[in-house]
Amino acid sequence: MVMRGEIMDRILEKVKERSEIPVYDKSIENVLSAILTSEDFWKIVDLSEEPLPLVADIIRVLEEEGLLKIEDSIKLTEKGYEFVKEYGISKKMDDICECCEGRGVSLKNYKDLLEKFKEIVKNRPMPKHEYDQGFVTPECTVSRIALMNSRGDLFNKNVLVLGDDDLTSIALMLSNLPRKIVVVDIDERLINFIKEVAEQLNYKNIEVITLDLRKPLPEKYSRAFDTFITDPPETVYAIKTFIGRGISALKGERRAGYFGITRRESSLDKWREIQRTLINEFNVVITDIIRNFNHYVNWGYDEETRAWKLAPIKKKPKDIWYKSYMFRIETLKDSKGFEEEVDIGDELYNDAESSTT
Ligand SMILES: NCCCCN(CCCN)CCCN
Repeated sequence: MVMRGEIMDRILEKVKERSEIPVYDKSIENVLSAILTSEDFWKIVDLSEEPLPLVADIIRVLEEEGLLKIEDSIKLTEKGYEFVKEYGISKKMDDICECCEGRGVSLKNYKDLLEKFKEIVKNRPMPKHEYDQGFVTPECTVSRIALMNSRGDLFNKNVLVLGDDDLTSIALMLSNLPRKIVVVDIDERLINFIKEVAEQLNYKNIEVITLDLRKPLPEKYSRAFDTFITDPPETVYAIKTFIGRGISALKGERRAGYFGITRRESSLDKWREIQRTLINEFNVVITDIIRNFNHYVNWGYDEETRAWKLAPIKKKPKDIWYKSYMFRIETLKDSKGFEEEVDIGDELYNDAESSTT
């Protein structure tokens, strides 16, 4: 009887020496379960739902322990198969609904919007590493409209988009649902692109402004919106500045906010911190957390990222591997946002768990 507990303990010890990200036996199980399903590093990260840097460290330790080998793919050895059998780990089964891709919204009433959106964004600005950009698929952007509309958060509402490389504001214009749209982004290319589209669509009820969210929003946007949507980097600072600004822009009680949080760049320990900030500091309630709602098109600057340095095999991802969960929050009595200026540099984008920023 292989002393499976002993091997697991040794693996955990070695990973703890390497990584500052919290690691649990479940983390090791998740990675092994993913390897039983895929030999591709990016797919293993996707299936494991552990932060990328931790997955890379776990794979290195499993290789040192002789449980897997890394050649042009990542494969378990005889010893590895023995261990997963002893330990009782099965292959990862991720049965996502073919119809809605797991989002829970149908696009049947948004087909026309989706086609128009795809046409308009054909020559969109490409993702810029400098701003941690990475846009979601058109199906996802339009699913956001269906989701927000289903919650009564769009029709005749003032909608704020904080950062918009996803071009959610364009889908909002095409939907003709909001009363008014305000889009802020740091990237002039996006600002100009969205302005041009508003011109083409002869859409009047939109304001598009360049802003760095490290600074508070202009006074005129304080408590002026019914709904905000943002897709922030996932450092504690970014959560405060992007989501905190959004909440401070909401008119009052029972207004909604939407944002994406990944498992790629946030451990569950960080998830707990984020949820503490939402509940205890911002005093809002979380109404929805939809797993892998947001699918990000591969952004093209892979080789410049920490993820690339950590990847055991230097092969660019083929399929979509980077996804985030969609959070929806609502304000209640005594909810409050974040209005201070933050004087930080790239700590807005980088922490121990981030790797694609
Ligand atoms: N660095 C490439 C992936 C960035 C994803 N983050 C920005 C997305 C903007 N659409 C968001 C991660 C989820 N909060």
